[in-house]
Amino acid sequence: MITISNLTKSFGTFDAVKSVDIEVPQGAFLVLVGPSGCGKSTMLRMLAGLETPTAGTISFAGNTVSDGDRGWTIEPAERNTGLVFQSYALWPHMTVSGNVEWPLKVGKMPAAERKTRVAEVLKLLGIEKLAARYPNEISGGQQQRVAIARMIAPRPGILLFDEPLSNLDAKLRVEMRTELLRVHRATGATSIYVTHDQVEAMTMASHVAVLKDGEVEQFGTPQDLVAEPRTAFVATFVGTPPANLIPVAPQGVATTFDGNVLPINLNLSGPAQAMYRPETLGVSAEPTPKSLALEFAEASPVAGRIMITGTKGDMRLTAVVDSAPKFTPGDTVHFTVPETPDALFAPNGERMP
Ligand SMILES: Nc1ncnc2c1ncn2[C@@H]1O[C@H](COP(=O)(O)OP(=O)(O)OP(=O)(O)O)[C@@H](O)[C@H]1O
Repeated sequence: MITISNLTKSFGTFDAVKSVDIEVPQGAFLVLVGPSGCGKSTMLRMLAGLETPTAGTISFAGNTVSDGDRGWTIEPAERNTGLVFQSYALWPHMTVSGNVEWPLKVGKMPAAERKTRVAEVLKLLGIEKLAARYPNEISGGQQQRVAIARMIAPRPGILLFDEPLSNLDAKLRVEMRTELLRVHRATGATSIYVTHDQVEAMTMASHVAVLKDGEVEQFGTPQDLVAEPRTAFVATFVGTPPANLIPVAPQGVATTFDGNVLPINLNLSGPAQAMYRPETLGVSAEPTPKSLALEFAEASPVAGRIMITGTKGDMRLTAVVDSAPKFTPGDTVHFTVPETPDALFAPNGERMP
C-alpha cells in the first residue's frame, strides 16, 4: 500500500501539487492522468525520491519515505522503487545485458546470481536475443524494453513510469501497453504510471487519479470515473470518446441548450451543464423538435458503429450511432437530445445531485 497524505510541492509561490491524498493498494496499477502542467511528473518525482515535498508525507507499506513537513526524503536508490522515463537513457557504451546488469552490480549482487537474473528479465521482456547488442544497434521499442528490464532487474516493489510509451509509434504503443501490464503482473509490484493519454489511462489502469492544476479531481477505478464523474472536467476527460457537455438554462418548462430552446424540462433553477454520453445522442440530416444543429466535422467507424462529430462555436458534440446519413464537411448535422441527461454539473463544474 502506498499512502500519500496532504502531499504538496511548491516552486516559489507556485503550487505544482496541492494537498493530494491517495491510497494505492498493493499490486494496483495507478495511472496519473491530466492535461500538460497539472503536476503529474512532479508527483512521480516525489514518489521516486527525486524531489522533497514542501508539505505532506508519502509512505510505502506503512514506512514514511518522504516527509515534507520535516523536509526530508529517503534517497531514490534506498526506497525500493524503479523509474522509467520517456527517454530511455540507456548507457550507450554498455551492451543490453550490461545495461540490465548494472543496477545489480551497484546493489552488490554476486556475479552468478546477476547472470541468472539478467537472463530471467531479458526473457520476460522477450529480448534475450539482443543481449550482446549496443543500444544504437536496436530499435526504439527494443530500447524501451531494455529500459524496463533494467528497472525491474533489482525487483523493486514499486514501478514508476513517466510517459514511457510517448516516443513510440501508435502500433508499438498498443503492443507495449499489453507488454507492460504483463510485466506489472509478473513482478507483483505496485505501479504508478503517468500519461496525458486518456485511452492509455483507461485501458491500463486498475485505479486512475485525474489531476487538474495540481489537485486530484477524482480518484477511482476507470469504471467509476466513466459511470460517476464527479466534475465536468472528469466527464470530458475520460471515456472513449469522452462525454458531451451542453450549456443549459431553464426557460419556463422548456430549456435552452446552447441558446436553442428545446421542449425538454430539466427542472433547473439556473444555468448548468448537461452531460450526454455519445451513445445517447442521435443524428439526422433533418431537424427534429428536440435536436441541435451543428456543422458536421468528421465521421469515423468505431467497433462496428459510427462516431459523428459536429461543432458550433465552442461546442463540440460526438454521437456514436449504428447508422447515419452520409455527411460531408460543411453539412449541417442535427443531434437529437434525449429527455434525461446522464448527469448535470453546476457552472463551476461540480456535479449536481
Ligand atoms: N523545477 C521547477 N521549477 C518551477 N516550476 C516547475 C518546476 N517543475 C515543474 N514546474 C511547474 O509545475 C507544474 C507542473 O509540472 P509537471 O511537470 O509536474 O506537469 P505535468 O503534468 O507532468 O506536465 P506534462 O504532461 O506537460 O509533462 C508546471 O506548471 C511546471 O511548469
